[in-house]
Amino acid sequence: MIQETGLDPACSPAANLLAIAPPGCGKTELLARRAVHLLGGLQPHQRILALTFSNRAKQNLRERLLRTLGPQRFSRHVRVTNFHGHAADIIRAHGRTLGLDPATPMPGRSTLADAISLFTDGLDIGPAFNRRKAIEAALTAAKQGPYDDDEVREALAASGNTFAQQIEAKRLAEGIFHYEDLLRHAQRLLRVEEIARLYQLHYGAVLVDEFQDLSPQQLDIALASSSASRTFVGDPLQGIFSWAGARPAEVERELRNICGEPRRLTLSYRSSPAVLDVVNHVAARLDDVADLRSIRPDAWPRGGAAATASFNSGGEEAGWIVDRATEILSAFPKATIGVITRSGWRRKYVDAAFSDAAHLRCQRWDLAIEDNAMVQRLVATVAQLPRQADMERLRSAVLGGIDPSDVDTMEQATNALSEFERLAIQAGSLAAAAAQLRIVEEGSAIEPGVHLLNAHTGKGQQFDWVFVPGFEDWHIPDGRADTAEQLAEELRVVLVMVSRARHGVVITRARSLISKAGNPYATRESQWWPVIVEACPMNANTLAQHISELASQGAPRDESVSAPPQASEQVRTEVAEDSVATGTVGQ
Ligand SMILES: Nc1ncnc2c1ncn2[C@@H]1O[C@H](COP(=O)(O)OP(=O)(O)OP(=O)(O)O)[C@@H](O)[C@H]1O
Repeated sequence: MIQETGLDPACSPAANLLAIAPPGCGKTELLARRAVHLLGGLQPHQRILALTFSNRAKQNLRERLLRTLGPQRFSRHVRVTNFHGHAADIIRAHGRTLGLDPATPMPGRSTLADAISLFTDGLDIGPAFNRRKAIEAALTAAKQGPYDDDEVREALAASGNTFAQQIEAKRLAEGIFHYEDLLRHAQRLLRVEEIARLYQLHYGAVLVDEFQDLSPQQLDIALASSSASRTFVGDPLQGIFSWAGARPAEVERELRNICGEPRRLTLSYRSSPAVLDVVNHVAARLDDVADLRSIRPDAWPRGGAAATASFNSGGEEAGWIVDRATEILSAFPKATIGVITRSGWRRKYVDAAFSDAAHLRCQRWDLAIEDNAMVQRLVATVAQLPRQADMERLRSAVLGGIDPSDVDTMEQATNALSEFERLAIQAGSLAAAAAQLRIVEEGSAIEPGVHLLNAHTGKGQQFDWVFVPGFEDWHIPDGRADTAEQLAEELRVVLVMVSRARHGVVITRARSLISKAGNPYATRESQWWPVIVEACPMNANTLAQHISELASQGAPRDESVSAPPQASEQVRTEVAEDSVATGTVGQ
């Protein structure tokens, strides 16, 4: 547990701590150990607030904290939530102070998207995209501070975007919130001294993962929620959310003022030397000097794997990935394999190929109904309902069991219920549909098998093997990136994708793809393809050979890959999320 700098930063006596580390160096783990260290200094009534960005990240951090603290200390002393959930908590507990109705239904991420689509439906893709971007930009700019509705209205009028003005006027008339309103209202409420003091008394410490993804508004909320001790961990090299309002440089400057010089970690607990070579090559292109090393380089069989391969078509590429995944999983049934594309549109080939590969366990991360926790919730609820219960009954039972402040889970459940409804119509009954859902009993966030996802959803996660298809121009970098800053962010996206790998990373491209109209067109390789090829010693043939050698080494069939043991294997939790999530104060 001691990092190479000497003392474990998690045990630093400093009230405020900033830690920076490249991928896999244990930032999330550090937060868990920091929580243990901070527990001793809490007052009996106090808790630690752990803030993340997404539900997946919340699940990841929750799992680590739970494992490190144990269920009792965890449920008594820790509240893990994401920023929107925390903001919703604050509004529900104190909204009346500013004339907000706390009973207002909490919005999902798509509430605004639906409102915007009224103004973009029927337009061609390009004009629709530009109009949506302009509307979002106007609304985001108008709401990224502790502004009241009048100030938002004035800012929108000044922006000149009449669509944004109409959307905001409709929102006010309907008395609803959009996702973006939650943070500004929470920020306004925390400007009320008495309210901020309540939170600061309640939360003896705040922990924030991935500080590089913070917007100044989120930073303000985190700082106002706890004053005694603040810990921020992150990695500017993994900053890939500037389009969503993150301001890594500005936030890091402010954090250095509060926390002083950052502690730096440089040893990777996650990845093999072969994977780290690729990560270091990409980091070097970002002018980063961090030479990431494996904590146990010799423990990885054959040093891990890094390969590139080119194919004639997207279909051929996808079929080849299915074949390699099949070989890996038949030798190592517990292996986790991430197939990560930069963007959803480039996934159609692998989506189709894995749909045909019924022998493989495969999860699509953008389908709410494939989330294990959600599946468990649905199956358990169906089992409790009378046999003749209908979809409406199921919907109200499922949604009624979710903390109303947990806006992301609420939205995920709504999506999962729509997907389940389609399944139930096909299957003939709720029970028959529930019987078709697959529950994985292990508590781990990442289950054995294949996971199909996009770059941004994979943030903070890890897989034994990572395949990155689609290393072509327009997909990587994204065709819409043209400024130097946007291109640097695209390269950071590449870094995030390849650094999810533990044992092996495989990067591929197709020379031709099929257009929406069904016509084949030639692609060009990504401008970063040569960088990747230089860092990857293997090709399609030598990779296949590597996999068969690993298999024939006689590793136990139930192991994920014959690599160093990982602390993350495995947590089983008895603690229900909802029983933990009480954190409102001042009621
Ligand atoms: N001190 C440690 N001892 C043993 N294993 C560790 C330690 N720190 C981290 N690990 C393991 O290494 C892996 C990577 O750690 P972690 O996810 O915390 O890294 P990270 O810095 O948050 O990565 P990223 O920035 O890519 O999200 C995990 O499996 C974790 O359990």
